[in-house]
Amino acid sequence: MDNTVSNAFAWLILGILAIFAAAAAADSGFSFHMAIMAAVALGVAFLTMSRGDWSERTTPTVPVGRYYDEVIRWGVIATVFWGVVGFLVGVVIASQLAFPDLNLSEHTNFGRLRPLHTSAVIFAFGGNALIATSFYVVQRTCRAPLAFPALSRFVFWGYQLFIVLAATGYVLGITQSKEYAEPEWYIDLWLTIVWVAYLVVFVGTVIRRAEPHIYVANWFYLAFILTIAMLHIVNNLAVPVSLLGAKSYSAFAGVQDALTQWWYGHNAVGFFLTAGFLAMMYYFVPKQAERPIYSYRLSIIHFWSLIFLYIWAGPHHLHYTALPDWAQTLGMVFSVMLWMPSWGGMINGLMTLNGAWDKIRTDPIIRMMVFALAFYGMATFEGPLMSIKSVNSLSHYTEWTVGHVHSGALGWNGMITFGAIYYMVPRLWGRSRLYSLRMINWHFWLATLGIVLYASSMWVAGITQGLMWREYGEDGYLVYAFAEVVAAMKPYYVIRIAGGLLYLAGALVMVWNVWMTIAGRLRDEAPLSTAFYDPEKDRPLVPAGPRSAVAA
Ligand code: HEM
Ligand code: HEM
Ligand SMILES: [Cu+2]
Repeated sequence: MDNTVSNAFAWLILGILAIFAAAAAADSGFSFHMAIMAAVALGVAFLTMSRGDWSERTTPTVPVGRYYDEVIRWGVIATVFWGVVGFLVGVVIASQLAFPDLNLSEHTNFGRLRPLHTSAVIFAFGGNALIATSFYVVQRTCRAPLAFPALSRFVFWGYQLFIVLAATGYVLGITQSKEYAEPEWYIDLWLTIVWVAYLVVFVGTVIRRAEPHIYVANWFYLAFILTIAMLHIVNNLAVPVSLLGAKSYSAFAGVQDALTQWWYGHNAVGFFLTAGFLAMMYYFVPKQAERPIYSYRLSIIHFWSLIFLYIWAGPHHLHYTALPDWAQTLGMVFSVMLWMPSWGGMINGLMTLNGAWDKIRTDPIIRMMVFALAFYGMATFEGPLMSIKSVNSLSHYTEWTVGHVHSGALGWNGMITFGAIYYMVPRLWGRSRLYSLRMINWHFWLATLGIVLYASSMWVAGITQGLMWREYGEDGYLVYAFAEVVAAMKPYYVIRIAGGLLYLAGALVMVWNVWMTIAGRLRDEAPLSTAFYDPEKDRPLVPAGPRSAVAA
């Protein structure tokens, strides 16, 4: 009881401080954010008093030998929700590029919605997927419940607060103008606190494991959590103009600032969008395929080479800039070397299906995962290619880069996440199977068609753009005015909208399927094909059968 009162009191003080900060703020954006902080702190104070202390209430709900899954269920719902938001904003900004009249107001113009899109898909959709799956995987591979259940709830809700502050900030025009690190100093500080709590929960669980061995997926998750902490803190070192205002200035200037930013940006790809998602791959692909990972030795080699090489490749984002030439060459060389560990990971995932290749035909979840790995392989072949300076002189600043980004993002990050969600949902909610297998098939084809339209239109657009920009006439003048090149992009931008809509439609099918599964419904549907039908048991073959549900 004492604990409850002192906890509530601490939140109350925090809420009152935030009210004062909101009242005395130097700008309206900061004031708005402090008002959100105050509402949240006072809300938590009230909940603590009325429902009892969180730590006391949650700890006993994890009986010995069971896992703490409540926070993971929330995480799965958040992943699906933010996914739809992020894809929708993607479609909106894609439409704004094709039809500039859609830039309706200061708050919703392309410049403000673009970081909203990138943060929603990477940090909200991807981040929630990583937090939820890491908590799921670490418990099961360590055979231990989450070390600090109450803290894990703080991680989840604190992370959602970070997302809301970042997103509303962009719309209000608050940004420190560093790509993928747009939130201002006070939001960065909040994320640092949440992230340290995340590290504590994850490492705490690993330390308390009942399984002597630390499965490779946990190595990848740990590399992701630790490296993101380091990148986030260094890249966001800044001096606020006022402690009661949003604006700050970076601790770095000029080319040092650029290098720090792209050391961050590239490794956000390497550790957030790659290492973390490889951790997912290392757990969910073998589980769904019911096969051990192809080569455990390869997974260790590719882990160490991946993390050693990735960290040096950032300068490939700064080719032909004021960055010293040797640094650009270093970035290029490490990027080309990165091709090998990347494909090591892809091969390890794909070969796990050795002897079970028929599952690509019979199991739509496996098909999604294999597709994800194929796109991972494609993006990590394309990346080293684009980092070669002569290639980059064509591809840089063009839609080719955007095509590269989205074949990785939609194909790899999106598809492996969908696969993991379809795997976890029946198990987390204790259902015998998913609501519908046919709907996964629909999701798969809608998403695939969407990716194909997106990536191919951007490749054609990018190379067209690059070639038009560098086209000189006999007279030594450029053949095309910049505006002519912009106009030439229009058809490709329209095709991209179509691709985005298909991808979004697939995600909406997933929302329905997940929703109905949580509601406990089973769709009465014909088997997808005879290959999906188990004649012995006279029922559809289900990926989440009761047997594996118990095992989970
Ligand atoms: C419906 C699906 C999506 C659509 C229609 C879409 C559309 C767009 C558009 C129009 C841009 C701006 C491009 C430009 O400035 O020229 C963009 C940028 C970006 N999107 Fe998406 N997107 C989608 C899904 C995703 C997903 C799932 C992710 C990540 C997991 C993602 C990550 C990014 C990133 C990182 C950028 C910045 C790219 C760069 O700076 O080169 N997008 N997206
Ligand atoms: C071996 C692996 C990879 C290498 C060497 C690589 C290399 C590159 C290069 C050279 C660029 C263009 C830089 C420029 O001209 O501005 C780039 C951009 C980008 N790549 Fe990759 N890539 C790799 C894998 C991936 C994967 C798997 C993803 C996504 C899941 C990804 C996401 C991105 C993003 C988001 C950008 C755009 C950055 C920006 O905003 O300008 N990359 N990458
Ligand atoms: Cu990079």
